[in-house]
Amino acid sequence: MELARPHKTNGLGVQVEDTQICVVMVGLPARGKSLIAQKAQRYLKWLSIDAQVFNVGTYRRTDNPQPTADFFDTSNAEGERMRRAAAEAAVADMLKWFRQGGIIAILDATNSTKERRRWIKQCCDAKGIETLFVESKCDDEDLIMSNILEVKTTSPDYKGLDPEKAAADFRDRIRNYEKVYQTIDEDENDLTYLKIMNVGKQVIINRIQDYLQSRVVYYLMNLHIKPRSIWLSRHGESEFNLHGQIGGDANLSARGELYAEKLPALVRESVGDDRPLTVWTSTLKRTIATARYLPGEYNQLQWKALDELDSGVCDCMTYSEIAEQYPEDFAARDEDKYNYRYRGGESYRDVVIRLEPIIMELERSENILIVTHQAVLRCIYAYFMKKTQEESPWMAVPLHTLIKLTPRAYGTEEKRYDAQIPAVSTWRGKGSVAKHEDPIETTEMLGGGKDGKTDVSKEKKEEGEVAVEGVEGH
Ligand SMILES: O=P(O)(O)OC[C@H]1O[C@@](CO)(OP(=O)(O)O)[C@@H](O)[C@@H]1O
Repeated sequence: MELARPHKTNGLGVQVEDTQICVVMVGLPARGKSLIAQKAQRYLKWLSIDAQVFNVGTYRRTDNPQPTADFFDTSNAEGERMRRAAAEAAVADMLKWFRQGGIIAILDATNSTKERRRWIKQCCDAKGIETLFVESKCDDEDLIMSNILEVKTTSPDYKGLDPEKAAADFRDRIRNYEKVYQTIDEDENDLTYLKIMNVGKQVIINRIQDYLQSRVVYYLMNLHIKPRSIWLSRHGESEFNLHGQIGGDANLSARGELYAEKLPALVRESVGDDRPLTVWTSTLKRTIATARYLPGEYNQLQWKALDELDSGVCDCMTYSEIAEQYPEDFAARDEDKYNYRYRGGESYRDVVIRLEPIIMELERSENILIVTHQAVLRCIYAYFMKKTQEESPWMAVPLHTLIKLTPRAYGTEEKRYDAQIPAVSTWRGKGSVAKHEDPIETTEMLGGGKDGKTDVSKEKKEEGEVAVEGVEGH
């Protein structure tokens, strides 16, 4: 007997419980499928749509952690049997997940034959689950090479192996897949599919049926997998930061000015070459002033969507004033910071929704530097680093620190550059009231958990230190 599924709403409050979609990745190895799958999941979860990647490679690895290319040769009966078993196990788990109310599953595998695709569709049809096939095709040798490089250096299949041997083996594996690969063609026109050529150069869409499918398709159409980075910075310390006041449109403090002056050198050090960046700021004075010494060849754009979380009636107040004048609101915000909406203002959830076009534009773009605000930066960071809604509003984002994020096939790599210019900490732990007479002066505070404690030893990232958010295997 099927269990009744709980009611679900997506990030926009739209009821989506009637639609469940299995996004079936299709494509040869090294065509960016895992990257597309991971990104789609991250995007959907960020928008509060329950999404999960089922990676057949992970299931295969339980029996066969580091197979050589022969394993993927279709004349290898034992290899074929094991690969089929891995696909069946992944699909079984996926269907179980759907029964528990999951909304969008992404089946990440090559799914390279018509027969395999037909089987997946039948499994899903039988349970009333829609299928959306996403084929990633690529004949751009440079793109393939950079994917091979990425996989051989990051895939668990090649962990500990000589990189040259790993690359040669991986190429053989691709050749084995090429022997049997069938692209989606006219025979399969009854399928709902999206074909992406050279990641974004050309797309073909067939039989998209509903709103949720079109949202997924629109996002995937905007993706590219060219190597690039995104730089994030808060504005320099503001006069309001000095006094512990939130919101407003204050000028930079003297130390904030120093950060603005140092930012070009910090960016240059982090970029490493002379490629120009595009700079996005909010429309508020403190971000525009922070970006004003960046080189003239950097194109600058101001986005209203990057303005700080609107604190409504509490705008310009200190946390202790809010706790005094609106004690219930103060407590309610601590209780559920992501969903709490300031009277006449916004919640973090509202900010995420207004940031969706920013994320879409970021996905379409290459190297962007965003100078924005604490709450907005937390939301953007949460998207790239897969932070939960419980965690993200409490993350410490220090002033005078440049964050470099580099999307990779297996997660986003992070590097932080500390400008070494002191600033107050604007981070407030749950339940505490930071008094503006007593601002905490530090450039060290990078941690911060739900309980308001800061585990600096665990969270602190020195200049140049690299951290990668965790992702599932290939
Ligand atoms: O959600 P919390 O933790 O209150 O942080 C957001 C606050 O951060 C601040 C500083 O306290 O950001 P910003 O420095 O960008 O102005 C406030 O303006 C804003 O209301």
